[in-house]
Amino acid sequence: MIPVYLASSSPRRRALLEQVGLPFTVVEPRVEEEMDEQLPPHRLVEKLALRKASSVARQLTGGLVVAADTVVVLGDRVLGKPADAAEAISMLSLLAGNVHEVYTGLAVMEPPPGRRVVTHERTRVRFRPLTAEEIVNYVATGEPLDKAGAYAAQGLGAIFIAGIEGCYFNVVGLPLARLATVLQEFGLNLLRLSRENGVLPA
Ligand SMILES: Cc1cn([C@H]2C[C@H](O)[C@@H](COP(=O)(O)OP(=O)(O)OP(=O)(O)O)O2)c(=O)[nH]c1=O
Repeated sequence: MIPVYLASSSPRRRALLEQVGLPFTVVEPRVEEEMDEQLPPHRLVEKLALRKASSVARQLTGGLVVAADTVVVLGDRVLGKPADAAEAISMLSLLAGNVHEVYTGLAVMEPPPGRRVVTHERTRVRFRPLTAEEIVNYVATGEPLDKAGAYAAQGLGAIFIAGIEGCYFNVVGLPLARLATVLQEFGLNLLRLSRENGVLPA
């Protein structure tokens, strides 16, 4: 089977890829994630995902590299990971009682000059209203500090989510249904693989 490399230092992305039974190796990408770009969010996440994938693919002679990038968008504001607790508090204050969108860019590529597919997924998330005390207490847990938009849907942040429209896994950082479709284009069928390897999610 073709070796798969996950260009990510995110434990969430690792867990999501493990969930679908694909054997892979993690290689941490070395890139700058600049947010101050004038690009629309879907183009921004695609560009950052491709940058991560390329930084790893450049070092390889074969295989397939997977990378992703996630941002939270509220109106015309693009929220990445908060720099500190104060920024986490202001991000959560914006999200409280509002609907926002989570964009994840996905890049799957062979080492150059091979094939590559870059795409994105968008999910709408509605937060219930939050009190200032809830926000401060949540930020004090430390959970929001390395998450786009300052919350984790897969963690305690779940108690803020009143509704969700679209792919849940996209919010956590890797749109699994879209990934499966893209991998198919490279000849990797997750259902067949899982059956052959006898791998089933725990
Ligand atoms: C909205 C949301 C984001 N996140 C995370 C997913 C990503 O790890 C992070 C967004 O930052 P990213 O820059 O996309 O990813 P990363 O820097 O953590 O990892 P890498 O670039 O090495 O792949 O926010 C959650 O875990 N849960 C959520 O509900």
